Amino acid sequence: MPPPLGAAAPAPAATAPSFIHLALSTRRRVPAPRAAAAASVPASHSSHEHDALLLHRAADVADRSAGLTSPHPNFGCVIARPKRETDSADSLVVGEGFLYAQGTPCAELLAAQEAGEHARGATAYLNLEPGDCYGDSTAVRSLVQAGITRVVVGLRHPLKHLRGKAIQALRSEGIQVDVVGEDLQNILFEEALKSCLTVNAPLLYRAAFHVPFSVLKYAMTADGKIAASSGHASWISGKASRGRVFELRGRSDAIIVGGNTVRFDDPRLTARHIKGHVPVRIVMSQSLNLPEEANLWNVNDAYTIVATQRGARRDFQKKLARKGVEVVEFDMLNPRDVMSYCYDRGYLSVLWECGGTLAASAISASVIHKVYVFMAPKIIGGLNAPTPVGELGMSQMTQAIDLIDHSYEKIDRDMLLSGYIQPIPDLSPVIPSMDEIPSVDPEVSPYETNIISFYKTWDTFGAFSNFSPHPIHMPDENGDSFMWPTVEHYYQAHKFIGMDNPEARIIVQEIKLAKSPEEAARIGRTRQKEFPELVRADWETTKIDVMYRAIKHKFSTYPSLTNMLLSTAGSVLVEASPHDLFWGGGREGEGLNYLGRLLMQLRSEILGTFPASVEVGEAA
Ligand SMILES: NC(=O)C1=CN([C@@H]2O[C@H](COP(=O)(O)OP(=O)(O)OC[C@H]3O[C@@H](n4cnc5c(N)ncnc54)[C@H](OP(=O)(O)O)[C@@H]3O)[C@@H](O)[C@H]2O)C=CC1
Ligand SMILES: Nc1c(N[C@@H]2O[C@H](COP(=O)(O)O)[C@@H](O)[C@H]2O)[nH]c(=O)[nH]c1=O
Repeated sequence: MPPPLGAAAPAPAATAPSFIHLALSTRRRVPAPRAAAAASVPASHSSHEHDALLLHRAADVADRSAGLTSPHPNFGCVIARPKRETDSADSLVVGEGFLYAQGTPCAELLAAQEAGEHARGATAYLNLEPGDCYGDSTAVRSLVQAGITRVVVGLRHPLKHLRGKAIQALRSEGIQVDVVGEDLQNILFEEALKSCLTVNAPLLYRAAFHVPFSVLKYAMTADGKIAASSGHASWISGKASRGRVFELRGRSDAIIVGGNTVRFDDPRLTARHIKGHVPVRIVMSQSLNLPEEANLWNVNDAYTIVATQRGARRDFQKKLARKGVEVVEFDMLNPRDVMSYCYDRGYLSVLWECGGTLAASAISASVIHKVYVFMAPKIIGGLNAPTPVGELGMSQMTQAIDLIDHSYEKIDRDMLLSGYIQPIPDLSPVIPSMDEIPSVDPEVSPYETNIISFYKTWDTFGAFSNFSPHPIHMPDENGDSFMWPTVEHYYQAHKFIGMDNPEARIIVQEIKLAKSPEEAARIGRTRQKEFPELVRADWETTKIDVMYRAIKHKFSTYPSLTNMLLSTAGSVLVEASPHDLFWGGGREGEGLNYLGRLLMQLRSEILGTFPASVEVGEAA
């Protein structure tokens, strides 16, 4: 049985004009075709209260997966049976679940399994409309099959090609669907809606502004310094606060620092006390005047990218590349361009742990959305001691940036102040009517005509990605049929299959058991780097065949995918990975795009215009 309905996350102690309040009052009511809704009676105050509490709980449940695997939206589902007069809110919950990662059982299925027979006639609370994309309707099916009669949705899916689909599917099954702000409009939903927005803030920013959600975090003394005049900064905040920083890192896709921070602190920037997700480390340095040896160059801890000015110290760039550090050149290194690069790379959230110079530059470029300030009860003084934010060009206090929806928390001896610089976008005012939702059709593709890009699984053509949640039955290392959760699992494992070595076999097991394609990729790539001797000798020459076998199997298993592939006939398919120059197309088209080529080859093969045995390299 799930734990009792605990106290909701503490409300902010003081609240500036709340974006949530704004959201509830400005949301547009969407006239949507309704099946069962007509039977609903006007909701009472107490039923609103219950709905709000349980929806809040769904958002809290969704938060359990934050950062475990990235990037994916956080979905939570709470199933509660109908309330009787004497029931307390605690006793209503019969099942709950959250999505661990794309490709793992969805929140709705887990909650329905936990609820069992109690789900009949019950209400399901979802913080976010399920992303029932490319024919995978497990979430909707689970609720329908469980006998759920009402669904309360906190937010519609923010991605346009998914928005409204699952809601429509549920309604067409006769289930009453109440969406907060549309069907449920009451101030009692304010806190619940806020938690739904917060738990997926990175996704909402990404969808609305095409940038990753950026958080600036710093630790300062009570006199507002982030280091002594000497530049020494370890440590300002206490152990408990630094533990919270590890948590923040674990929820982020990337951590950014500037060149000075590397020179002064030699940081590691790992989420070392948190199991699971390992963020990428990014150094922004114009001069590239960085140390030869640094903790960040140890890429076994975590992947490192150095973003620099085009042409800067090419000799040093090569040295970094030899250590496995990726160097990315920019025509004009600045926070905005680095953020669009991160967006292209599919990052949802970025943590800025830089000093005041870069922080000021990032705030001025309007890329920072939220700040976390750890304030320690210490005074260091020093006229030249660095402060958290450098020059912003403001001369009047009236120009100061107001933090909205801010909150305070005591962490041992320190105080944590957090607040938003830019409000979380609420996308509901732009909800399209049902007939505005695009179907999968290259004509409505947001991409350039004749080129269809795909990369992240949530893209319109995201099902072409090897990370898409389409399990394939194929032989394993013993020749036995095995259900590989994704093509990525199959591909990564095959780096080590066929090696007569117990350690290689252990790695294959690890990859087979990986809970998500992200995990499988992480294990495969790091083990390949750490133990090159365990990788099969013919890997470079066989990897294309391995990949082709797997994608061919995937498309033949799922007819909806084949239809989607055929619908792209005449278009060039490009895996828009900005960093994988073998499988992807690269940032500026410099990549070999082998995944795109294989898909085009498969498409031709299905259409009968391409013989099955021709070399892939000749296909594109
Ligand atoms: N207490 C805390 O939370 C923290 C404290 N610190 C402390 O702060 C001090 C360093 O602060 P600071 O000098 O501000 O360092 P930063 O390293 O954060 O930022 C400055 C550096 O960022 C690089 N950079 C790249 N692009 C830009 C851009 N567009 N705008 C600005 N900078 C850019 C440059 O590196 P390059 O010169 O290589 O070209 C520049 O020197 C250290 O003493 C460190 O210990 C640092 C982080 C957090
Ligand atoms: N000094 C200071 C912080 N400094 C930040 O942490 C980085 C060091 O991270 P790591 O090497 O992984 O431990 C450092 O470069 C800077 O970005 N952070 C804090 O929470 N509290 C502190 O007092």
